[in-house]
Amino acid sequence: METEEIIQELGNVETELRHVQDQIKVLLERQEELYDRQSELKAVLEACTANENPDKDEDGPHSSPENWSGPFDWDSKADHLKFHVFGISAYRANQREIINAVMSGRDVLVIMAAGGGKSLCYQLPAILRDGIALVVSPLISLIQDQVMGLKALDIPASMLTSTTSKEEEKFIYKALEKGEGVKILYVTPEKISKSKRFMSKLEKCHHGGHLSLIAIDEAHCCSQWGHDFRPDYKNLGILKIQFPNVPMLALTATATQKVQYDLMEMLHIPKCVKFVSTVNRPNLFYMVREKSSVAKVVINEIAEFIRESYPNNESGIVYCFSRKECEQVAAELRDRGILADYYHADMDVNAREKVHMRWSKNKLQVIVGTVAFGMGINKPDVRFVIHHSLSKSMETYYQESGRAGRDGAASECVLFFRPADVPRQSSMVFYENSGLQNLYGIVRYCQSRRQCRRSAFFRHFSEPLQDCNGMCDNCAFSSDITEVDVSGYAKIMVSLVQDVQENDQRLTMLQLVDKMKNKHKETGADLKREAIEQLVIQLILESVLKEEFQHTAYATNAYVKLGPLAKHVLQERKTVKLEISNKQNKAGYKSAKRSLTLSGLEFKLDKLRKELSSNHGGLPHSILSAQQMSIISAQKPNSAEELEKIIGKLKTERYGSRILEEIKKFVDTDEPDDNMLNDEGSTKKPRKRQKIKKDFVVIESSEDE
Ligand SMILES: Nc1ncnc2c1ncn2[C@@H]1O[C@H](COP(=O)(O)OP(=O)(O)OP(=O)(O)O)[C@@H](O)[C@H]1O
Repeated sequence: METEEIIQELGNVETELRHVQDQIKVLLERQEELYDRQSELKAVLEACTANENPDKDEDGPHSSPENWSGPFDWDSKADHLKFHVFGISAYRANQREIINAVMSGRDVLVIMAAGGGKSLCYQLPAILRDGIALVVSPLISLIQDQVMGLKALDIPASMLTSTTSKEEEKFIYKALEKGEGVKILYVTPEKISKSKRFMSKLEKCHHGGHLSLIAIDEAHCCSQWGHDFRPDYKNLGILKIQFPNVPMLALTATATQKVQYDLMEMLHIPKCVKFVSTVNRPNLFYMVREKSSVAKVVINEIAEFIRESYPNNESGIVYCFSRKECEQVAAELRDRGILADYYHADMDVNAREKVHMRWSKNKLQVIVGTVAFGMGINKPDVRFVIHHSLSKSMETYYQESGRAGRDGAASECVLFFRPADVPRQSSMVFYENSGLQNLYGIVRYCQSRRQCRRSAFFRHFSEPLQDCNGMCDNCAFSSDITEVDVSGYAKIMVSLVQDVQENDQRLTMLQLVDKMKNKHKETGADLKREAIEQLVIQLILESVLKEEFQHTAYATNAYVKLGPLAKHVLQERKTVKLEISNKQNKAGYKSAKRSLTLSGLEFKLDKLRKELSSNHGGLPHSILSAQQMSIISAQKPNSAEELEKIIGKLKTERYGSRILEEIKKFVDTDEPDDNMLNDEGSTKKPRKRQKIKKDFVVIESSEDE
């Protein structure tokens, strides 16, 4: 064989090999997707079969075929505690069943949305059962809040963390030995994995029959597939091995099927009873806003949004990508008259704590934070969560945005999306397990201008679809979107990348956009810069292009290369479409916001009517706060306009005397629930309702002055 021939054949073989490798990559990605879907479908099928044959699969994993609603021996004691100690009149969805399963000695997996009431599920059985309950929680601040809350209810709770004094530690160790003095003990996961002394005391406690239950809060931290993996959580499996007969609860707000299987395996609770509540947060309005390439414009829009929609110092969070960006955005918001401060991991603990406290006490309207401002935020009345930059996955976005509206009142979640933010995130996450796949999930969410935002969450968490009720931008106003065939532009773009690649060069996304823009000048084509950026992302999402990463001494850079399906576009075997908005200007947004408000109000009114007709005077749980509901119900609105007026008034005259009269009327005429009877048979109002009355008195007297 001639050398030339060899070289030619080698070239051909290498080209074909590359082609095969590309195909393998596509197939592997598809295999991964299919595995995910397979496990989801298996779980759904299992749940369906369990529902159809409740007697089958008695103690099988992942389902709750038993009737956990009761009756059980402890019912009246539990009801008494619920009302007299926790001040709660009625259980929320799944709480009673979870408590009963734990009381029956079963391991339990609880998946319940933020603010759903997970704590009660282990705190109440902890008091009902003899001995001491161990609660593992990831953050000291979270633990401190919980212990403080329990002590306020006269429940003997303690914590053992790096901040615990020697004296307190001694007291706790004694309590563990004797099985008395403490009912609920909170520890960080590090205590389990690093303190032999603690583990031996716990062993003694168990040996004496005093370990009542084990609760693992934020259990998704166990799984590497979860959005917040913590290495120390990996070691918690030891607890079930050491104390197999002690019921264990694993609690989290979100876990995909994969994460659920993973954490059941890691915690050694394969036969656990699983309670999954919906991920739907009907009170949250989800919206994606086009992010300008000019930083000042973005800040102006955020500031305007806060000033216009939340002029009464209503609390909010702005999430940013980096620490530096947090500081800049906070300063810029302050310049625009908004009470904002920043929070990130570079600050010392005291400074962080100070900012958190000021915000919790409403002395600060907005916290501008990185993801470090995360778990442990218990503020119930956060009215808006704005993402200045993209989250790294659907799951993190669900968690971060979910910090809004824990009190059930209407709140907004706004994500500012710009395709150019994608490579910033991708170069951070590409080394994580499924990092890119997860990132592209949230990018798809942002890129879509038609699909209901809520349905994207349902799909992600493998939950049946529910009605959005117009509570996302795409459902409220997606009529100005047209789908455009951009296959021709896609072909030009792919050829540009191919040319560069053949010359052994590299292109960043922005360089590619510039090249495309220049090409446009030559050909007279008229795709706007924003649309070109959108096209690059679309091609990455469709595997026509792909991102590749290169490390330098200072950073990791993301480059755009040909993807497995590039040839299909070049050979015109693949159509590429873009959803293009006809109204990208501000006027468009303003009118959109108006229709958003109206559609939101129609929805609220409808929900309100339903709740009023089914609540018989009790405090309704609604997208509006209980207090707002009582005021509105007293005024009997009959149209969206009337409702709008009342809500408008609530904003301006929140503490006006007429509204106070309405609150008073509501509180005074309220009928006690049946289960509000105390031991002596007399009636007692639950704490919540008393609190409203107390607020009322305080406000009334201050108005009198
Ligand atoms: N059945 C109930 N009725 C009324 N209020 C309740 C009920 N259960 C819990 N709550 C209250 O709801 C609020 C949220 O509860 P909790 O902190 O347990 O939520 P969570 O599910 O742990 O949320 P997160 O995941 O955000 O921490 C608390 O103020 C709690 O007192």
